[in-house]
Formats: sequence, C-alpha cells, structure tokens
Amino acid sequence: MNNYILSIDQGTTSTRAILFDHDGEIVQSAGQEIKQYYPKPGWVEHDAEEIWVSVLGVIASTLSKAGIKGEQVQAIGITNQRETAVVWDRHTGRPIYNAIVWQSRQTADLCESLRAAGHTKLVLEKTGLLIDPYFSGTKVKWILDHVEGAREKAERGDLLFGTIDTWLIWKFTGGKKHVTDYSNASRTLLFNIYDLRWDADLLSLLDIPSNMLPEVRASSEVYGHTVEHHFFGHRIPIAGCAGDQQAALFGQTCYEVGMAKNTYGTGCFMLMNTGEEAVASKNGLLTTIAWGIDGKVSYALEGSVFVAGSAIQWLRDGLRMIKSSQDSETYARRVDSTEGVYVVPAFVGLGTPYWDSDVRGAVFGLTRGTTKEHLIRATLESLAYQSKDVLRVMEEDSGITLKTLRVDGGAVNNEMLMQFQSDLLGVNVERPVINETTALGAAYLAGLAVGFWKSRDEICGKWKSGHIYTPSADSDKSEQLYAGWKKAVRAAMAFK
Ligand SMILES: Nc1ncnc2c1ncn2[C@@H]1O[C@H](COP(=O)(O)OP(=O)(O)O)[C@@H](O)[C@H]1O
Ligand SMILES: O=P(O)(O)OC[C@H](O)CO
Repeated sequence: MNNYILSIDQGTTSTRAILFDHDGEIVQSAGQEIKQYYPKPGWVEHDAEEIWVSVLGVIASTLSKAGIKGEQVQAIGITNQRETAVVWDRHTGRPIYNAIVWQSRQTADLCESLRAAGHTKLVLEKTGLLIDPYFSGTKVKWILDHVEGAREKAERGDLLFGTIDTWLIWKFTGGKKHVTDYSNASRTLLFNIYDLRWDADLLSLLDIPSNMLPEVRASSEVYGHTVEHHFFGHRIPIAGCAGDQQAALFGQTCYEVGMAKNTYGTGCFMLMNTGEEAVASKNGLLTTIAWGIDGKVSYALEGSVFVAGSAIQWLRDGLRMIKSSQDSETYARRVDSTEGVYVVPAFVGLGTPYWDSDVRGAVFGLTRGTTKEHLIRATLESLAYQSKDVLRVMEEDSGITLKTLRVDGGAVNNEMLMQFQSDLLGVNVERPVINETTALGAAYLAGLAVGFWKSRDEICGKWKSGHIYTPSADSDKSEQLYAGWKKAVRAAMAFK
C-alpha cells in the first residue's frame, strides 16, 4: 500500500493540508481562508475553534480528493503561524478568549511599561527577542488580566496556554498531549533559548503560572497520536512540528550557516541560519531557534515584517479595489511606476528594523493624477521596500552579503513584485519549483521521525530553483526609489 505524509500549514490567512508521497511530490492539497477579527484598531484575533474546524475540513477534503484512506497517512507534520496565543480550559477544552494573533497590538501599553521599567536587556539576553506585542508572553498576561476569573483559574491549574501548534496537537490527541517544539517556544518571550527551558524570571515578570505551559520537544519526533475518529478509525502519529518561518527555512534547504530565505505571506519573514551559534543583533533582528533535531538545536537570525500580503488583502477587503490578490498584479502592470506614491502599510506598527508599535499606515506623494493602479502598485512595492530594510540589517549583522535571495509564500506568485524585488536589491531572487516549502519542511520533519524519507537533499533539494529573477535595467533607479521609501517611513513614524 502507498503511504503518505500529511502536512498541515496553519497560516494567518489560511489553513492548508498538503499530502506528500515518498518522492516528496505533492499528491493533493486543500486550503481554506480563516476569518480575521479586528475588534479594535490595531487588534487582530482568530477563533481557535474555527481554526481547528478548518484543519479537519482541509484534511477531509485533501484525503477525499486524493482517494486516500486515513490508514495510508504514515505521519502528520504541523507548521503554524507563530506567537498567536490561545488560552483554554483544560477540562472543557474551550478557549476562554479568542486567539490573539501575532499581529495584534493590544499589549502595546504593557510592553511600553516593561521597557520603561528597564527589562529590555534581561528579555533580550534570555530570549533573543525584543519587548514587543508581537510575541506571545504579553498576550497571555493580557488574557489572564482581562477575562473574568481567568487568573484564579490559571493559579488553580485549570488553564492551558499554547501557540497554534500546541492547540492543534492537543485537539488531535483528544486533550492528551500538551506540547510544543523549540522553534515555537522560542517565539513566546518566556523561553530561554540558551538554557532551553521556560524561564522562571520571565514567568514571574509577566505573572504567568508555569503550570499553563506546554512541554517543549524536538521539531522531529512522535508527540502523540490522533484520536481515531479524526482519521476514519486510524490513529496517526504526529511526528513533526515547527513554526512556519523555520519550516520554510528547512524546506528551502537552508541547512548551512549563512543561508537565508524570505517568505512573503501575511507578513514577510527573512531568516538566516546561524547554525549552533545564537548570533546577537545590533540592528533589531531577532535571535531565534530554527529547529531542534536529534538533541541538537540550530539558531537563526530573523527580520520580521508585520504587514505584507495582508496589505494586499486590505486592498481587496478594506478598500475593495481588487477582487482577488492576483488582481493586484494586473492593475499594477497598467502603470510604469507609482509616480512617486508610497504606501507605508504600518497597520499594526512596524517590526524590523524600526520596532515601533505606535506608528500606523500612511500614503505619501498623492497628486490629482494618482489612480487606483498607482496605489495598488505602491502597496505591492511596499513589500519589497520592507524586505530591503530587513536585508540591509541582516547583511550588516551577519557580515554576509547575499548573492541570491530565496523566496516563497503566497505573494511570490506576483511576478511583477518579484522582478521589482530583484531590481531593488540588485540581487537574484530565486523561487522554488513548488510554493509549498513551509509544508514541505514540516512534512520532512514528520517523515524523518518515522523513517519515511530518502535523503533530505533528494526530497527538499529537488524543489530548488524554479525560477530566478535577475536585476533588470530598472535596477539603476533603485537607490532613488528606496530613498523615497525611507523618507516616507520616517514621516509616518513622526505622525503619531
Ligand atoms: N498574486 C499575489 N500578489 C500579491 N499578494 C498575493 C498574491 N497571491 C497571494 N497573495 C498574498 O499572500 C498572502 C497569503 O500567503 P500565504 O503564504 O498563504 O500566507 P499565510 O501563510 O500567512 O496564511 C495573502 O495575504 C495574499 O494577499
Ligand atoms: O502567516 P504567515 O505565514 O505570514 O506567518 C506568520 C508568522 O509565523 C508570524 O511570526
């Protein structure tokens, strides 16, 4: 009987299931967008129950389209939007509040007071992270402080915390396993990335009881088995788990020190493998765990951009200028340039290298001649400018100049954007053959734990170099364009 690995990619915008065969080929897949809740300006939430239902939905759809039975799935790998915090009752299994999404800013004041009290150095030295609402820790505290009775329940040991991986593994195993992996734990603000433990000082700083925390495990091992009814009478091992950006680094075969990729999904995340060394940044990059395999942890440097593809969704859902994300390319191509228009999509503040929670989005350079096409093009270009901001500090901190940028994520389907990115950076931009490198990374980690795969290079390596964008003649204008972007960002930050 043919066996398969099922990868679940639970992203910010959508949930996907992708089925891989022994050769690392995609046999079938299904996806579903998830609902975004914006209860207040700058807040972003998800319904954790809806996320779980979406996972079951895409699995059912993938297996039925492929005509594959549950028993043919040899293992499941999970990869997920990171930092998003869920707190639920361990007895009823019900979340006590919406999942607070990584993009959400409701803990901005709390972070400000932690910074003002001088905790930045302590947090950085232990976690490799900055004090910013992005990370899970302050979100958990917020839930305990704002949901009636939550703190007492947490003290009694009745509540559990998890990022989305933890929540899904808990649901898959019928509430038996409360676990996460190193890569996800390293994004919580609560985990010491050097000692590889939950940190008592940080837990006390944020007033979070340790009994809420999941057990931290390797990124490739069997964590538990699904309950039978989820897989038509079969119990499937869940054998791989990694945050989506780290899984993409793995799927993009960035195994050597100095190799990097940039993912253009809801946000944009550039990660560079730094191997066994956790490299500290001087320029607002994060130090994070790439993965833990076979008792060894690898580290990465990361630049995080909060709004990338979600700016395109804003054009679609907020401004209603386009009907689908793909339309953005059609409109943008109708003009040769933005004619000096810049969109700074700081809808939830700015991450690397600015780390400003209070700045909000802005548009500059409008004239009477500005059209919808210019605005759409300027929004697309903002993804490339933000990536350039990150690449510059990545090169400075690592001392490595990238000749090629490996890219993936939903927005790399936009050829205009990828060409613009190559022109702006003056380097090659390389797309893999399949755009499911995140899912591939998670599938590989799961298959590794159950002895499913051929070598890593035969599986992940075969998808490299689908298309390479090289800098065109337009590259000459890039310094001037980028100078305009820097001015626009500075002006947006000054407007508060
Ligand atoms: N052709 C396109 N041009 C620009 N953006 C796109 C295009 N196709 C998809 N996107 C954007 O990519 C994002 C989805 O990418 P994906 O990697 O699936 O995200 P996530 O993993 O965060 O759910 C959406 O925000 C969408 O707007
Ligand atoms: O949903 P994505 O793919 O943009 O990824 C979200 C990141 O994991 C947030 O840190």
